[in-house]
Amino acid sequence: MKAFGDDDTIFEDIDVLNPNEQTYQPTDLPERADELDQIHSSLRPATMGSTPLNVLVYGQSGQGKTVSIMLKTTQLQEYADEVDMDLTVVDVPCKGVDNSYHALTHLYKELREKQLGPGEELPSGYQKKALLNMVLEELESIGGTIIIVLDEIDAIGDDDYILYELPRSNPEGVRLSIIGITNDLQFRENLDGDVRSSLGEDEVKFDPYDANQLRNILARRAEGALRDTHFRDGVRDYEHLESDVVSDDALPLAAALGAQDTGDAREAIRLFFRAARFADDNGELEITEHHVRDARDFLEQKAIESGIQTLPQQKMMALMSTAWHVSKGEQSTATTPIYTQYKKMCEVEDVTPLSNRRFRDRLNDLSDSNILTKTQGRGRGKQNRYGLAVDVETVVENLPQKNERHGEVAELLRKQVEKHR
Ligand SMILES: Nc1ncnc2c1ncn2[C@@H]1O[C@H](COP(=O)(O)OP(=O)(O)OP(=O)(O)O)[C@@H](O)[C@H]1O
Repeated sequence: MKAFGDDDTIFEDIDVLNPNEQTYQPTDLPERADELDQIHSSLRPATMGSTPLNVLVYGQSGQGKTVSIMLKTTQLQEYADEVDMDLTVVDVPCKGVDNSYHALTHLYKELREKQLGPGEELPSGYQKKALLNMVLEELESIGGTIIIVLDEIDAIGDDDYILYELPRSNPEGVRLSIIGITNDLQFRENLDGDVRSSLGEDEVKFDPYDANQLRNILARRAEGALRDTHFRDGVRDYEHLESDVVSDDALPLAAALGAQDTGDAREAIRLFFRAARFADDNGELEITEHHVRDARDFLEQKAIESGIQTLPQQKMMALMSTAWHVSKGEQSTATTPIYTQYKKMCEVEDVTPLSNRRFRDRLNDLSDSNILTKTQGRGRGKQNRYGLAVDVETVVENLPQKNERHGEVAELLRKQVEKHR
């Protein structure tokens, strides 16, 4: 068994490569200079004794939206402390909330904790209007300039009460600014006109990073995290990176793979971090292209596994009915026999089956998520055929257990796979 402390390591400060926002926040975001300037301009009125503007920040996942807002609000807070300005920044992560009421309860809790310290409960049992008034009272009791950051605000769905009311609320003695952040572009499009014009007084758009920008981002994170890794001539970009522990092709490959999908910095960092850990855990002193490829396979497999584990009921049944045919040795199966199998499984689970047409939509969704393969039927009346895009073993290993929901059918499928192994 390995003993802690004995291992040789390529890491100097492993946290810098950790993609988790709580573990490490970069303070240098040259790729977002324009966006940071726009945010600066929206917040600057606070330094003149006026009200900072409301801002709607939008762009796909992993584009540095949260980290940019954190950077600018922290910078403003530092300035406020220096000049004795009364400023409070309240962060409300909305991930997991499902409506405005729920978001307001979290805001209320955060406002209370700003004044009383951690440990406050989420309020419950109040009418929406009463809860809003409680929030306004807390804002008035804090006073001064208050910036509320609502991250992942799309979680409230089409219930936009909080976004309508807060910017209009005018609490006494408070200069209030709301910053809403979303990676759901449709959410922004669908916002009610009034909400959009008040919340989106200013709008800041984050376009996806390209491979070149991802290389520079990875280079800076690698320089902070890894041993014997430095920038030449003090220029902090990929071209000036020199490292004894990263091979020439590893970092550009991670950036290229990251750019392939959506230019998501979190994904690129996660990939390079995993590659670095693979190398380090094996006691190897160089991160190579092989580690990056292994990391990609590993993360893809993980994503598929958690995708299967969290499938909603009908998609889970659609997957199991397709897997049933595959387990009997069929590469792919036409829609009708899969649908017949699905109806049998619904009977076992006491689930109302979908119509044939809606069932086919589920099969197509699974093929869009790369869990099923789809071969288009040719000619009149020819049906599409579906198979598994992943091992049947991966499917059965990630299905519910016997005593869980759908566990009975899952168990039958596991036995069938066992039988034909
Ligand atoms: N320009 C950059 N330089 C260094 N690290 C970056 C940069 N942009 C993003 N990151 C890192 O990528 C990760 C994701 O960033 P962030 O959470 O700000 O993205 P986001 O746009 O808010 O994504 P989401 O919409 O998914 O919440 C974080 O670990 C962050 O530190």
